[in-house]
Amino acid sequence: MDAEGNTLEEKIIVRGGKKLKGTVRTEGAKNAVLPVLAASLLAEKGTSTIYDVPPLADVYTMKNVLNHLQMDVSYEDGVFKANAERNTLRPNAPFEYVRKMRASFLVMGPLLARTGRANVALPGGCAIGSRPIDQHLKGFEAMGAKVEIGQGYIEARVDDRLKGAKIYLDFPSVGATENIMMAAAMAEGTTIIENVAEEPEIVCLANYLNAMGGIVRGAGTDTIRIDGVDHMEAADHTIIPDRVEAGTFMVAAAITGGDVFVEGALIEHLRPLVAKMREMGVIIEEKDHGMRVIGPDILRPVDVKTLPHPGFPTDMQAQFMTLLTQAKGTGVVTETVFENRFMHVEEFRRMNASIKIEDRSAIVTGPTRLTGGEVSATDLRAAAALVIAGLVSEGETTLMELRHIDRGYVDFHEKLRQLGAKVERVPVEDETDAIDAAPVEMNNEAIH
Ligand SMILES: CC(=O)N[C@H]1[C@@H](OP(=O)(O)OP(=O)(O)OC[C@H]2O[C@@H](n3ccc(=O)[nH]c3=O)[C@H](O)[C@@H]2O)O[C@H](CO)[C@@H](O)[C@@H]1O
Ligand SMILES: C=C(OP(=O)(O)O)C(=O)O
Repeated sequence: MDAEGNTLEEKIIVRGGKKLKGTVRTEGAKNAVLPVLAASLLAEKGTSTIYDVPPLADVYTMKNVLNHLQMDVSYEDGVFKANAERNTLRPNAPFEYVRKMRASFLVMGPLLARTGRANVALPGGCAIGSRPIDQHLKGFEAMGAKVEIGQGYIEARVDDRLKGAKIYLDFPSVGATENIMMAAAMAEGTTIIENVAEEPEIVCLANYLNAMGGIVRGAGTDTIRIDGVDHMEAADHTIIPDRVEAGTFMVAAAITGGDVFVEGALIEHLRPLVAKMREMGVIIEEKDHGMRVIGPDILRPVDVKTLPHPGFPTDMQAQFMTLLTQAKGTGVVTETVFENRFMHVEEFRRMNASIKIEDRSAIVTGPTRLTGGEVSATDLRAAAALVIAGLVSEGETTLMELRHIDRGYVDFHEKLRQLGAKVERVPVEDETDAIDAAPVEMNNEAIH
């Protein structure tokens, strides 16, 4: 990735057989920072300083969106500064950005609250399902906005000010909860949103809104109450650690039979994953500043079903499936959050995994001796899962299409390399790969 978040023509090459050992540091959470940056639009006065902002492609996309809206923004060394004082904000987010990253749509709520108008490109479907935005729009309409859809754009307007409302979400959508919360923060009167998402990222956003002068109560439960305020000001805020990145390294440690301290991994954000990994026989020690993960010789199979928080996170589904390919027996992964988040299964099968799809479930039978080869992913978690599979595969695994992994992981290959993995990221055209071609002795203990 270059300094502006553009993915270069590169590939990741992994050679399996190494047990991971050492310490890895968790970055700030992608899914927390994106709504927080969108919320910075609400501040009529001052510059917000946001800390622990990870250098991800998605962060650069959000920076470009805010720039396009005429905010003054800067981003350096993990610190993002955002100033939305200008009263000539441009209320329009073009497809160019929304196409790259659906979370660009999160500017709709704050724009509506701040300028009374928002014109945002309609996000299409994507590799994990159709992902409609009806619940976001239902919320805006309940608050008095007129919403029109045409020519690939959503135009929302409100004559005077958004009005507080009672809104019941059909599904606890993370994005709809965030977008409506931000719109309601500066609406007239009180908004109560029921059946909301309870993810830690919602709490992070609520804390920022409150620091800006908002009055948001109940974040982290299924009902949020927002007393709208007339003005909001910039505030300083620190992003929570990325539970999905932490969880990804926990799985990588476990699958290789390694011993890794994941610094910054918070047990209160990771309970469903930790519970399932322990059921599989993984040793997880909770420490003050993170978690130590020790992989066992034999992994036991388990069944897992993705659900809204505090259920098992869909963003860990692909990585967890990799772990199941190494368990002794059959485990079932059921995906209930997204309609089509099994695109990685075909790639796993190409690596010799035994996985059968039945409706919304994947039946995984292990342990399988995975084999390397050239693979590519259609979303960022699938990309991470394929690299993890490479850690226990015979031969060389090459991951192409790195724009997905760059959306959600900072220096993924480098962090794995520092834990002892044999992994490199090299330009696609470079056929004399940076990894020496000498065969690596397979460590059979690490392959369950
Ligand atoms: C940037 C960010 O935070 N992304 C996360 C966020 O995505 P995102 O906010 O897009 O996910 P949602 O919680 O909104 O989506 C969950 C489900 O609800 C459906 N839905 C959603 C909105 C709507 O108006 N109508 C509707 O039907 C979606 O199609 C999907 O099936 O939460 C997901 C679920 O934990 C995670 O996988 C994503 O990593
Ligand atoms: C699905 C994800 O992100 P997004 O909603 O940004 O596509 C994810 O982080 O796994």
